[in-house]
Parts: sequence; structure tokens; C-alpha cells
Amino acid sequence: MSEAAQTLEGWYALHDFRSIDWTAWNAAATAEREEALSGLMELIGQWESVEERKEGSLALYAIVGQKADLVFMHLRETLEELNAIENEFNRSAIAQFTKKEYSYVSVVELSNYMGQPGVDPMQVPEISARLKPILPKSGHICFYPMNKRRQLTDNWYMLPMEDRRNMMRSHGMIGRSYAGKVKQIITGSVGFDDWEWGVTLFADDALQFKKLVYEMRFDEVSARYGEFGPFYVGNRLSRESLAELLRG
Ligand code: VOV
Repeated sequence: MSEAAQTLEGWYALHDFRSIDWTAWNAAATAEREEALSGLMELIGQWESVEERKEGSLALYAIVGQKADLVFMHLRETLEELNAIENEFNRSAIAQFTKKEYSYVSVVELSNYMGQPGVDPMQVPEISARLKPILPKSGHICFYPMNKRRQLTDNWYMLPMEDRRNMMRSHGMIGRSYAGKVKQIITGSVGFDDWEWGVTLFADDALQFKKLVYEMRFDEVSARYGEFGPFYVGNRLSRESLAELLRG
């Protein structure tokens, strides 16, 4: 058996994709709409205060295209808290005007491919900060799930550790050349959701997503072993721009 990579886990993640039921929203009375909107703002205010206390984080984006209208990306210490968040949203008035499109459950993950021998990673402040990250407030988000291939000839999980480490080093070097342009949050989802990882990227210039993902397609770990699910791309929403989106 090949040696399994050791992983470190941080906050749990829920990517909650919703669409607005425009027919129901447009048909609702102004007072009903305003009440639903103020309930939503209250919820967002609560989630932002959790972030201020550094007990979790929120990223809120408008999705471009027809896969969804909104994504709420939540990070929390426990799965129970994530479940409570979705239930609270579902009970709120705005939920009558939204549809569930897709969700993804995972946990912030770092693997030991790049670890220094003899160093306890939990004692490295940069690593513990990366496990419980405050999500960037960048202009754009890109999310997609992915697997590492398990076919007879190309099976990531049967490769020796050394080969996987070398490929991840090359992957990391490409990634590092996007420092300051793209920030990645990798979440592990083996046992939690339908793919093995969630890839969430943040950037102020959305074109950098395309450039990074394209460049990685030529790198062996992606070219040979990467399998990718649907891509979601979006624009940052503040409370004000969300209200504007709904009020028109
Ligand atoms: C934005 C840049 C960027 C940077 C700097 C970066 C660096 C690194 C490093 C150093 C490491 C290994 C240690 C760790 O931190 O876990 C990883 C790990 C990982 N990555 Fe990555 N990645 C980036 C970006 C980045 C992208 C764009 C993708 C999607 C791939 C693509 O083709 O679409 C990705 C995927 C992953 C995955 C799935 C893992 C876990 C693999 C596993 O088998 O465990 N990643 N990644």
C-alpha cells in the first residue's frame, strides 16, 4: 500500500448555492419583500459578527450564469454550526423566494507534501492561520470540486509518496507564481461530499482564474490525475449590493 499523505484539518466549510425565485419575488407585496430583505440582512449581520470574533467566516458572491444566483460560503468550527446556519436560512422569510441549487460540504485541509521533517506544523503560526482563514474580500470567487484520478494506468492513490510529493511541488510552484493575484482555499471532502476536494479561488481580476487553471492543466498532477466538476464564478456582494440586486 502506498503511504497516505497526512492531512491537517481546520474549519468546516459549507458552500450554499441558491437561486432567487424571481417570479415569486416580483409578485410579492413591497412590505413582504422589505421584511424578507431585512431578515436576510440580519442573518448576514450575525454571520459577519461571527467572523469579527474569529469563530468562522463568510464569503457572499453573486454567481454569473444560470447555475445559481448566490453563493454563501460559510466556515465554522463544527458541522453542527453549518447545519444550524442552513436551517436558519431555510426558516427565514427570504427562503420562500429562493431555491436550493447546489451545496458542498468539506473541511479546510492542508497536506504534508510540503511539510518540513521534524517540524510540528501546528506550531507554525502561518499554518494554523491557513486552517482557520478569514475569507478574502476579493472582487471575484471561483469554485469547483475535483478528484484525483483512480484508473488502472493513472492511479494517484497507488503512486509512491515521493512521486506525489514531486508533482505537488511543481503544482505549488505554479500556484506561488500567482501570489498576490489569486488566493486558494483547498477543502477536503472525502467522506463528506461527492468529490474529493473543493477548490475555492479568490481574485480581484477574474481573468487570473482562467490563467491559473489553464496553466495548471499542463502540469502533470492536473493534466494526468485531475478530474473536475462544474465551475461556478461570481462577483462579490456587499450587503448594499445584495439589497440593490433584490430591489432592482
Ligand atoms: C493559487 C495558487 C495555489 C497554490 C499556491 C497552491 C499550492 C498548493 C500546495 C503547496 C499544496 C500542497 C500542500 C497543501 O497545502 O495541501 C496544494 C494542495 C492542493 N492543491 Fe493547490 N495551490 C494553488 C491553486 C490550486 C488550484 C487552482 C487547484 C485546482 C487544480 C486545477 O488544476 O485546477 C489546486 C488543487 C489542490 C489540491 C486538490 C490540493 C490537495 C492535493 C492532495 O493530494 O492533497 N490548487 N496546493
